[in-house]
Amino acid sequence: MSQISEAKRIVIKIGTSTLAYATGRINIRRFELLCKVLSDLKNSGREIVLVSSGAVGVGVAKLGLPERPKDIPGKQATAAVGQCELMYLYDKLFLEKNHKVAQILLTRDGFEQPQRRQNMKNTFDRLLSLGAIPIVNENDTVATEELEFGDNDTLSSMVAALTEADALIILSDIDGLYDSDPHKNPDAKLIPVVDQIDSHIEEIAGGSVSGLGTGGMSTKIQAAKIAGKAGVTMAIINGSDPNLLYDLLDGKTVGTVFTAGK
Ligand SMILES: Nc1ncnc2c1ncn2[C@@H]1O[C@H](COP(=O)(O)OP(=O)(O)O)[C@@H](O)[C@H]1O
Ligand SMILES: N[C@@H](CCC(=O)OP(=O)(O)O)C(=O)O
Repeated sequence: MSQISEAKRIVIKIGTSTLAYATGRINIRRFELLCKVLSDLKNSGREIVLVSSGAVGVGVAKLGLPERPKDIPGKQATAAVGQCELMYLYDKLFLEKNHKVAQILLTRDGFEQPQRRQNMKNTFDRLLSLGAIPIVNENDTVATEELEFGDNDTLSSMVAALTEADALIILSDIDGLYDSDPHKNPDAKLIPVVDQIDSHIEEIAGGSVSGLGTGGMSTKIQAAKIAGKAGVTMAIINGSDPNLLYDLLDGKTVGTVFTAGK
């Protein structure tokens, strides 16, 4: 699979900053549009796996906390509250378009142990053949890597490899990979295609500055490496307009596409 437009099985990763306002509360307009576009892509014959962050962010809003907890147990408890709300919203919005969702909470060690890996794969395979949309997040009660180091980016690439997806699309708060962080350098230029992830690419990809997202560009580059090794084409596009997914899958030049590893 060389062209992203040909992708049948697609993993889509959504970060907290795409789902929520800077206040931490859900961006209802965007959330609704996203579920509509994904439902439509599914209707067109594509298989969708969603990796969604946002449990902590949604939990903060639901519990009425003044800010994101700083301690790990606080984040874990907030994520447990927020995860329910997140799935409630997905369930409701996808059901309106006649699609069923399934919650999958994963930990990294599951990918490493052969039996658990197989169990995970069996579940994904069956859900996809049943026509459901698996919605994945880290199991923040069991593992705290994402809460500590903050990223569902690499988790999404591991899911893409496990499910033998054709493409991984990461929705971010920025248009794609730039030659330096645009939040620090207003003259930064977008890089539309990355054929090879070399030390230069790793150097220009910095961390997150938003306070909502956590991984920044560096975890997305790690994700691109994992995806590339598994033969999965990866793209980073701006999540602020979910309609961009149509453009990307129509073959238009959008965001940054990583062809590395092909
Ligand atoms: N070279 C770069 N190109 C683009 N963004 C970069 C780069 N280096 C660091 N970043 C930062 O990465 C952020 C996106 O990652 P992150 O904050 O985790 O958000 P999200 O959860 O939406 O993916 C950008 O807003 C930007 O500040
Ligand atoms: N499991 C946590 C992960 C947080 C996380 O990775 O956030 P992001 O950097 O927005 O993808 C949550 O759902 O809040």
